[in-house]
Amino acid sequence: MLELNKICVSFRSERQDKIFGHTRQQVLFDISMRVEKGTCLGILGESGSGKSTMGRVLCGLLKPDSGEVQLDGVSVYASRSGRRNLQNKLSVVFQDYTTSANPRFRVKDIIGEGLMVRERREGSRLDRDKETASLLELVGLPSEFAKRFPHELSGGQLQRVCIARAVACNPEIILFDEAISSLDAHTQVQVMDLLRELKEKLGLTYIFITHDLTSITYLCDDVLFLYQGHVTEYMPVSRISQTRDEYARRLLESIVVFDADEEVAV
Ligand SMILES: Nc1ncnc2c1ncn2[C@@H]1O[C@H](COP(=O)(O)OP(=O)(O)OP(=O)(O)O)[C@@H](O)[C@H]1O
Repeated sequence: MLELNKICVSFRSERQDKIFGHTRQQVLFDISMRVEKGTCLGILGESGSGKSTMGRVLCGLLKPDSGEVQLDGVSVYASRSGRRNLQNKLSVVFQDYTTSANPRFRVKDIIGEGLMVRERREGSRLDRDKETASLLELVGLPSEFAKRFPHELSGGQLQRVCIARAVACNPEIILFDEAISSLDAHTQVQVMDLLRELKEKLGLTYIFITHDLTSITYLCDDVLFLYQGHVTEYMPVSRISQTRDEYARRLLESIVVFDADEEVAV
């Protein structure tokens, strides 16, 4: 289980109106949440609400000003071993698949990055060609793609390769930061179907950061609404239509029609 407890994050402000010291802009305020094993948590918010900052805290890249991140009862930021524990169990898939995949690498080398992490952790060499072929098959791509460069793939195919790289190191948790946002609607659905299938097959836990409510209702068990660095709603997706939070309702109303009884079918 991955847990955030009263996380606060601030950044140094650009407007320096003090000669000594500096002002800070707080972007996350007392964020608490937990992701149970085998579930998918969606983090939803508009641009600048603090989603990616929260993602960076969750994956061990940004130490919060205060509060605690715990993975299976071990504090992530209290010690080096806490961070290593998280790195061993968590993979990340970013939005920008074009820059997160090295353009000079072939697909087998991109997936090889994930396999290398696993080799280092397990202390043994893997049959890289065999592993790459089975990972490509897992994400619905032909094994011949192993020799291709990123520019020889479509956006959806390249994002599948990035998903294969994330899965290659045998993670327990995958964090997706706007991972499907730059794909067209049809490809988004195909990739979401793939993610659902992988989650079942490999028993994975997902954290899915997005500004798109539709993908949350398609994939997630729970949803957390973030507005200007505050959690305004945190509930099971199955009860999303009952939210009383103004921001959540505004987002909901933008994709579904409420009837007189305020019941919605999402
Ligand atoms: N390294 C940083 N230094 C200073 N300010 C930062 C830094 N990273 C983020 N911020 C600020 O924190 C706030 C939240 O940014 P964040 O990237 O977390 O939002 P977001 O919800 O992910 O937005 P988007 O959907 O546009 O990516 C913004 O006001 C941003 O300018």
